[in-house]
Amino acid sequence: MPKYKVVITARSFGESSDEPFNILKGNDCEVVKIPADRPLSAEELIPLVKDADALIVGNDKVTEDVINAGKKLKVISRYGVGYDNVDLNAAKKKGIVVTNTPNANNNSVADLVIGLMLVLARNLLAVDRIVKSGGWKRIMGTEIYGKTLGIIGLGKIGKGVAKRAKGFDMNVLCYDVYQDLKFAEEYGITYCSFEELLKQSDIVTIHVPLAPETKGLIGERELGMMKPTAFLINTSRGGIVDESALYNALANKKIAGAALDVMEQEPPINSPLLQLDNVVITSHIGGYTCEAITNMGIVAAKNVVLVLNKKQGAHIVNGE
Ligand SMILES: NC(=O)C1=CN([C@@H]2O[C@H](COP(=O)(O)OP(=O)(O)OC[C@H]3O[C@@H](n4cnc5c(N)ncnc54)[C@H](O)[C@@H]3O)[C@@H](O)[C@H]2O)C=CC1
Ligand SMILES: O=C(O)C(=O)COP(=O)(O)O
Repeated sequence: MPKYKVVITARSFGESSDEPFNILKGNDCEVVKIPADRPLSAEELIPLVKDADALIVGNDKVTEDVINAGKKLKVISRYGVGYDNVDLNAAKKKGIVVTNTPNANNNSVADLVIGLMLVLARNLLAVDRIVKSGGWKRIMGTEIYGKTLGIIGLGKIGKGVAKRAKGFDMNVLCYDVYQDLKFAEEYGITYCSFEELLKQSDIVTIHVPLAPETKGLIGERELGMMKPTAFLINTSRGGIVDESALYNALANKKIAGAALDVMEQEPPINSPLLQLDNVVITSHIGGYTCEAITNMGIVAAKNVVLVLNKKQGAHIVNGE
């Protein structure tokens, strides 16, 4: 009889490799994978955590009620980077460790951002629709080569985007509360103020976590500072961009277009943004590549094993 029970609600855990499961099973863990097709609500999670020693979650809502229901819970392992869906303080109060998987999906998201830049600049989705409906009309695009890219949040994903953008000889500006001057010098990147970045960039891409300080970071005022020819890309979290302000800016051509991989509500049922032609929306696929989900699974499983065995090395996000 295994010593620990690990409940997994992260949808894609183990989809691309058995290794994450093998790590758990080889370390005295019984593994229960919940067959979810979307992130679970707190009500759905509560009965699942009751006798679990560890929980491996995707974007499921891990509220204080869920945490209090987990009488044996020792670790909440976030399968992914952002942990805005987990009540860190409630976990800390109960002595439950929360971990995440930094460095596991940054390349996937950075790749997607470059793809979205090209989709926007060359109107790729609109042209595809024209051709498939029997047309052969061309829509004039713009080059991204040599343009100014503004990166909000130069962390692991922001740095990946910066490195790729240098391959297009882009002028890269960035804004972050913490400055990595060595990286900026090595890659020829310029730190500037938030306002300067918005005013000067041809493309603005967001890579900060969702937190009280970043909620609504891009609203009417900020969109009003951007060039009418500029594009906005958000692969970080819904809620960082005020969606009604974005709708107004796009509908009134205050900016040229936007690409969103994340939304305030996922799926964005009834969002007016769905009606606009100058916005591209993807279904939170930033970290959904074969490589990233293997990495995320391995790191999330190792985090569980390390915490359960009281060993050092887990990526703890609710420590001191
Ligand atoms: N679309 C998707 O599937 C994915 C989305 N994400 C999102 O991307 C975010 C960033 O991921 P990483 O780059 O790996 O994280 P990271 O922690 O390496 O980078 C975040 C950066 O944001 C900066 N920052 C934090 N608060 C700030 C503020 N108020 N103003 C300016 N800068 C601030 C930090 O100093 C840091 O440099 C995650 O928090 C997550 O929400 C991450 C992976 C996949
Ligand atoms: O790593 C993140 O924060 C992500 O958003 C991707 O992972 P997820 O789809 O949230 O499990």
